[in-house]
Amino acid sequence: MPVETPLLDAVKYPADLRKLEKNQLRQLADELRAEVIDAVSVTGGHLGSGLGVVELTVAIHYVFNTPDDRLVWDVGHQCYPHKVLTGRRERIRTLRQGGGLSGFTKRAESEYDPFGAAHAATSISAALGFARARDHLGRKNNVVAVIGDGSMSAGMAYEGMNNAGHLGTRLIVILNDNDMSIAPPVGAMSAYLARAASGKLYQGVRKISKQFMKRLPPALYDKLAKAEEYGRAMVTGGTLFEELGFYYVGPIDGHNLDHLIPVLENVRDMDDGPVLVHVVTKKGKGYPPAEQSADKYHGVAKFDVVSGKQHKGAPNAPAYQKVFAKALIKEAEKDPLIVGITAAMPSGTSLDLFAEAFPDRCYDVGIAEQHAVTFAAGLAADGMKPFCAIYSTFLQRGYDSVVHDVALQNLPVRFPMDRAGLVGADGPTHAGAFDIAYLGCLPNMVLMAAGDEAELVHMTATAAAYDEGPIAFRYPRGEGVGVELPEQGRILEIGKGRIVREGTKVAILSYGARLAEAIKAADSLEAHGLSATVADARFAKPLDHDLIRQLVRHHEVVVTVEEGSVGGFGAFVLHFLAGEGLLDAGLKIRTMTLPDVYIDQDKPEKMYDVARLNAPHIVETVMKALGRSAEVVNLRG
Ligand SMILES: Cc1ncc(C[n+]2csc(CCOP(=O)(O)OP(=O)(O)O)c2C)c(N)n1
Ligand SMILES: CC(=O)[C@@H](O)[C@H](O)COP(=O)(O)O
Ligand SMILES: [Mg+2]
Repeated sequence: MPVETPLLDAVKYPADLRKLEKNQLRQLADELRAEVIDAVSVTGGHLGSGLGVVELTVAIHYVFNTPDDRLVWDVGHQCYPHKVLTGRRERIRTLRQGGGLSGFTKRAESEYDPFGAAHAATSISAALGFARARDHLGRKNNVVAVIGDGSMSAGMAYEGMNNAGHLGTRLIVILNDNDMSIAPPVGAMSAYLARAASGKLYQGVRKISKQFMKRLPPALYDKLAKAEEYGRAMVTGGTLFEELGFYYVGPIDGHNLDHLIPVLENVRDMDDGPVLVHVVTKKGKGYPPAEQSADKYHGVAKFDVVSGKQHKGAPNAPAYQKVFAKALIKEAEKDPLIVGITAAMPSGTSLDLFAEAFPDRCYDVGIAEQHAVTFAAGLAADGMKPFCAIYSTFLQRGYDSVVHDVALQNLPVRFPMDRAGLVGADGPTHAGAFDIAYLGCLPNMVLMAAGDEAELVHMTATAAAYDEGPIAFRYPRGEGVGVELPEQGRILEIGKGRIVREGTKVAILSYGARLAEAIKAADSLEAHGLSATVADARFAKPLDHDLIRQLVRHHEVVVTVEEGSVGGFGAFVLHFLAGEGLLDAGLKIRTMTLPDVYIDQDKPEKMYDVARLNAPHIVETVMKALGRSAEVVNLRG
């Protein structure tokens, strides 16, 4: 067997790829797949979805004149092969690290990333925008969106298709159907796609001119021609899409370059209307440990390429998400009205544990946060106690439902919000930065933040017991601080915080999981003769007015700390103090929040250094308020 000359080394950009012969693309795809596996083995990240689109990525860049032809990826977690082929191979092993490549598509990173992504189902709307810009500006480029079957469970995908079909704009949507979301897909749409993809023959291509058919490989042409003879009696794979105004082409084998390339060449050359090309792929394709795993290695730690064994360090403390799920199970054992809802994140929220305990009381509604919230509102309206568990960042997708369907009607929906604060490798698109601000402004809403994992147990119990209206509680990604967990959650008094340690001169009022840093800061200050009180606010709404008055009256400096954006807890405290006339000149009060910028990915502790929300920064803030900033350098050591 002659040793093949490596091809990937000669492909820095798609223009290099397009110089290859078609019969070389198979080898290129194999080399690309190996490169992605090796790279992710040292970086960790999203692997399965990228492996599933290796051939598709090669075919798209071969057929379309990227970057002039716009390629918009949905979510973007599958874009590692795309990044290797678009001038970023040298940096691919910096993926998701501080100063490295983003784990998603990002405009600032490359002209081959015309649109940033990470939250699902935005690609069709964005691509339609590019297509209409092209038409307005008299350009002729193609626009291609690649969206997964899981992302097709999000309503926004239909909003985009509906508008595209109505406008009749030339647009190519490639549906990458691997029959997986993060978990197996849910919903009628996935069943529909499964039917479409399960036909014995790949569906004939309807309505597209004959010249398309003759461009196909003879074997496939014969099959399709036969399929045409059977007319539409066969299970038609595309009716839904055709009703939305799209030509439907497919399903096509998304790993077969001999099928992909002629089809893409033909839809490229079509000059009318939007087209949806349905490709069938395998998530994790070409890497047995991924193919054989339940989640197809959707998100992986660094791993050994040969064995596929991930290098997951032993946890120092239980993960917040598991603490929440176990606490919820305990509450649900006592209360049959409790139900759980996730929007396609059963494992990430750990509601999969709840589902194991209560299979008929846990709903995975797909990537449909807006629906999840209003669904929960309906459940609550008629007597149930729904826990609508959505990451802080993804709850943004359901915000109007929170306002209009839950808060305004004062319905007792519970919102456990995981991934509050900075989340590390996923970067700014996934930071749970804004929920304090966007929920704290809503009448009827009660807001809690867990200072540690024991507090999370109490807050889960409190939420279960609270039936007066909506209540949300936030907690960070990852492990707790290692405090002892209570056997049973205690019901907290709504609107009451707690003093964690008594001091006299300085008061640090923490909201949420920066509490550990606040305690460290107090230790530093004590070591330098400054007696510091640490209080855990527990509630951002309603505020504990008595606690705040007490801190303000008995301390020279008060500092609030939260892992949230401007306009959150600190703002609420200042608003209260101003209203009480307590913001007089003598009061030294400072608010510490996330800075008003988007912080790129890094290790969380490093991101909190950038955000200036670690213990030394709290100390520095106190010292500057006391006019002793010169001593800060010593303090920081
Ligand atoms: C609005 C939103 N909700 C949830 C997620 C979390 N998420 C990331 S990828 C994914 C599954 C996507 O499935 P699919 O589109 O089929 O892509 P695949 O991983 O199968 O390639 C989910 C739920 C998200 N990115 N955006
Ligand atoms: C791509 C995506 O949005 C999810 O896979 C997300 O990265 C999961 O985040 P966690 O790893 O914090 O669960
Ligand atoms: Mg999928």
